[in-house]
Amino acid sequence: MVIEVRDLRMRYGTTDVLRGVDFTAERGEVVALLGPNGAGKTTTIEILEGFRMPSAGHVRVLGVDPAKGDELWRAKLGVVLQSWRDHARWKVRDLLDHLGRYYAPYGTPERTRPFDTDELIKTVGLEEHAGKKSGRLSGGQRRRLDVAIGIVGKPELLFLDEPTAGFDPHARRDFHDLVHRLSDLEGMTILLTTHDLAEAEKLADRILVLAGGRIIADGSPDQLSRQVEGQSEVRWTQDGVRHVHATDDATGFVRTLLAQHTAGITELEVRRSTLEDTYLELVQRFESGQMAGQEVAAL
Ligand SMILES: Nc1ncnc2c1ncn2[C@@H]1O[C@H](COP(=O)(O)OP(=O)(O)OP(=O)(O)O)[C@@H](O)[C@H]1O
Repeated sequence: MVIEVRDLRMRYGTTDVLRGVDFTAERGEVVALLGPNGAGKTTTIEILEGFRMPSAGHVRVLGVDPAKGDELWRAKLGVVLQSWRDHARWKVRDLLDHLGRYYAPYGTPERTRPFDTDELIKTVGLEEHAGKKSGRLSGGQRRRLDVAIGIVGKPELLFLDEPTAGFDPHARRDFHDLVHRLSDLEGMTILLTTHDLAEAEKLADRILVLAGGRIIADGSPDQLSRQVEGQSEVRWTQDGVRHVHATDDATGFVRTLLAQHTAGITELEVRRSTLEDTYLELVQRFESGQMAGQEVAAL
């Protein structure tokens, strides 16, 4: 197991941000951590990285308690934070060469470290910008450089905090391919946070939803969709009027609709609920449940 988290708790002052978080991640898995703003995603990741001490709980990352991780342990982790603003005067290739040198002593015959700089530059699609100063890169190119910095040491576990914020659709697709390559070819475990549900669906083997200080859902995108009922929406126009109907059984509904109205139906459309619908429903259910709980507690 690459990540093991049991009953993780974090309190800032008198506020409990994490109230008993449980999850695991296996080798080669891509896990997306979703949750509303302020849910505690960054806090969770920072604890796993060893940058923040939890209030309580059992945490193991690559078999080690992050609070006690040494240099060798740290060399096996890759971290992509929000943009790295230093080194604006360094050229892309020189910077990656320089940072890569740190990892050389940690290479093994099975996993040579660091990444070959030119291969890395190609991997993240910065060939045309390798000679540029990093301060001169566009936002999206800058982000690619951030990713390159995160993976230069060929980590076993990679943390990506909102990796594609600011990417155009093309860069986003390239990035998705890159994540798949890293997990498939290098066996990298990847834990990412994102607010883009379509991205989570495309990238993640597993999605964790963090809300109210706990993981309220944990499963593949498909499993998550199945947790929410009323999965489809049927839309049609009848005699110039638009109709919408939510149903569990779209096929049955459409069959009846067409049997009853042999003419006059146009623009028939069936839309399965998206992961975004599912996610919003889960968080909303949780929040209304929690509110009810608080009301009960207050009585
Ligand atoms: N050092 C700190 N001291 C006190 N409170 C903090 C500290 N860091 C974070 N918090 C609070 O903890 C909560 C969780 O923050 P965190 O950044 O982990 O959330 P997040 O899920 O990453 O949010 P976002 O989606 O907005 O990035 C927030 O309410 C935040 O204000």
